[in-house]
Amino acid sequence: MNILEIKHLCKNFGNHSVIRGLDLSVPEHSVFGFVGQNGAGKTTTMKMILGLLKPDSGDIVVHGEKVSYGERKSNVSIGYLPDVPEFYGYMNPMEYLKLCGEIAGISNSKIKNRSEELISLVGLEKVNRRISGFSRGMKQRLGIAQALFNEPSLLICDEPTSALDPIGRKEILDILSAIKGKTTVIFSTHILSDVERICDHVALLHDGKLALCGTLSDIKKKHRHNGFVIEFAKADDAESFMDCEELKSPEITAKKDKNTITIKVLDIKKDGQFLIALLAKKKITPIKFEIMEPTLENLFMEAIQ
Ligand SMILES: Nc1ncnc2c1ncn2[C@@H]1O[C@H](COP(=O)(O)OP(=O)(O)OP(=O)(O)O)[C@@H](O)[C@H]1O
Repeated sequence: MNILEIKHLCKNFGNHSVIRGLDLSVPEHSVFGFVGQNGAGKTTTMKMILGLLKPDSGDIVVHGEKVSYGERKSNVSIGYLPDVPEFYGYMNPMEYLKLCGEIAGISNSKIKNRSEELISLVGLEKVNRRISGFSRGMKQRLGIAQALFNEPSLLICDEPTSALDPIGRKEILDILSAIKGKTTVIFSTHILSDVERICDHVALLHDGKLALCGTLSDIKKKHRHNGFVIEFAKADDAESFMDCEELKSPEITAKKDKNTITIKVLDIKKDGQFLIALLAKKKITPIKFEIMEPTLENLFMEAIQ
């Protein structure tokens, strides 16, 4: 089942057309990476999903509920972490979550249980100081706890890791991975390695539409180049293999970089067998022989060119 369905969404700011017929489906319990260049319209899309910005046309349905601008009905199932979450700095994390629970009309006993559970999930249980003294990473973690307070079925995070160091990023990514059994997670980011680390689905927003969308593994499989990466223990072995007359064929393009040779071929099966047989014939044993995997970065560069 899809927790979010967007159909033919359009949004202009004056005569600047930002979203131009966006179609997007997000399956339940996925960790969905929403990627795009600066100004691609990621935040604009997220605000329309939240009903905080009015689309010019198109439909958005969250958990079966049609989103209407300014209405709260579809938001009860969404938790939102903005790119720069704001807090009352004089409060400590438990006081802040208590305030959030009270505003949401939750009973005191439930507020206490839920706060303790969430503070522990985001690793702030031993922190009893004011939020004003928090690092950016700690604020993001508290922001996630707040966004999860109402047990949303969809959590939307706007660039949750962008301003963080590698340790802070890892902490946030670990939390987002840990909750995926209970909550679908959509997060926007520029950091493609974060997408590769925790996302099972990814969408690339470009020119107001999706330039690429699907499961990470399907996208990589579909765009896999016909080629091999062969790594040798010694540069001499790479050199000898590169010099083989048999490689000088119009069907094969070989490139050497230190101990590694990348070889593009026409027929992955036939040419793969040929290369393995050639290695055996030359009595050269590689330490790695694998099909070339495209990186997300390469795929995205290709898609937006
Ligand atoms: N309220 C607004 N009025 C006019 N233009 C706007 C408004 N909000 C956003 N824009 C423009 O719409 C475009 C998309 O902005 P948006 O913030 O959605 O992009 P983004 O993909 O989230 O970018 P970034 O990764 O830099 O945060 C930008 O050109 C931005 O200047």
